Amino acid sequence: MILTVDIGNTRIKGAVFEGNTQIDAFFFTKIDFRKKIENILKTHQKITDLVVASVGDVKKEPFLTFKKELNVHFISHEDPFPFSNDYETPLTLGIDRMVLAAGATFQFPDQNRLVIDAGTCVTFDFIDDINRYHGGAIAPGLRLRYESLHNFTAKLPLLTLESPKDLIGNSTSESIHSGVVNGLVYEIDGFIDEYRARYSNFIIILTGGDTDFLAKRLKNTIFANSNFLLESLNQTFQYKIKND
Ligand SMILES: Nc1ncnc2c1ncn2[C@@H]1O[C@H](COP(=O)(O)OP(=O)(O)O)[C@@H](O)[C@H]1O
Ligand SMILES: CC(C)(COP(=O)(O)O)[C@@H](O)C(=O)NCCC(=O)O
Ligand SMILES: [K+]
Repeated sequence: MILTVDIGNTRIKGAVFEGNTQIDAFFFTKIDFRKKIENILKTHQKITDLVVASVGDVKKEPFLTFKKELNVHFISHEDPFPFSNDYETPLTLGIDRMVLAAGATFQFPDQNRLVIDAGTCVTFDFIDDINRYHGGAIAPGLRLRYESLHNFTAKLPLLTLESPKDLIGNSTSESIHSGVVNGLVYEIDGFIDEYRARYSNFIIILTGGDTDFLAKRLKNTIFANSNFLLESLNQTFQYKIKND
């Protein structure tokens, strides 16, 4: 049994896998994750490996204290990945994006694939049908857009995510909701349309904390799976065991 942990810039997520089957899932905070992992290990005593992918600013040390009970692995650029990498700066490529590209390759082999991860940032990652990773885009995520409008202006309030009532916002709040939500939805659909102009055929996977909110608003057909990163992390680890 494997405990996978994904440390993003907003949240820490975890899941327990037996083979390819997910049997439990958790959210952690930076403060409580050590205690929570201890409890998970008590509940699932067959866990042998702790597999971490991190782009957040969480220290490694608290995880390493589990080395007595478990094999602890931090997925890194040195691990084997099932694609060749055309990124000009492969060492600065987010490990979460590499894991997503790996998951897309395992779950949708031999196709052009676009992975969109709507988390703190919205990342786009493109892998072609001969398993070459090209790169993509990094844009601000939904919450980041609300926070930026507030933080970099004098007059705009900090709002929480809400569905805009209309395209045309008729108040400050409605203008912000339209700008943030409609703006991101049009942006994602626009990106997809531009990819389609270059590649006639590709599948699209949408993941991240804002998956469900965004999926129903996009005009394009996508595979929506908010758990895609943790599933991909489990598969990346299994690939590592086979290929190391
Ligand atoms: N409980 C929550 N706390 C914070 N953000 C949340 C929560 N639930 C959904 N979200 C949404 O998820 C996004 C962050 O997604 P997530 O995948 O957790 O990010 P990251 O992987 O970068 O940590 C935010 O834009 C926010 O709108
Ligand atoms: C772009 C990211 C900040 C996204 O992080 P997230 O939204 O998942 O928290 C992360 O993938 C990262 O730090 N990337 C490094 C730069 C790059 O991928 O080129
Ligand atoms: K992301």
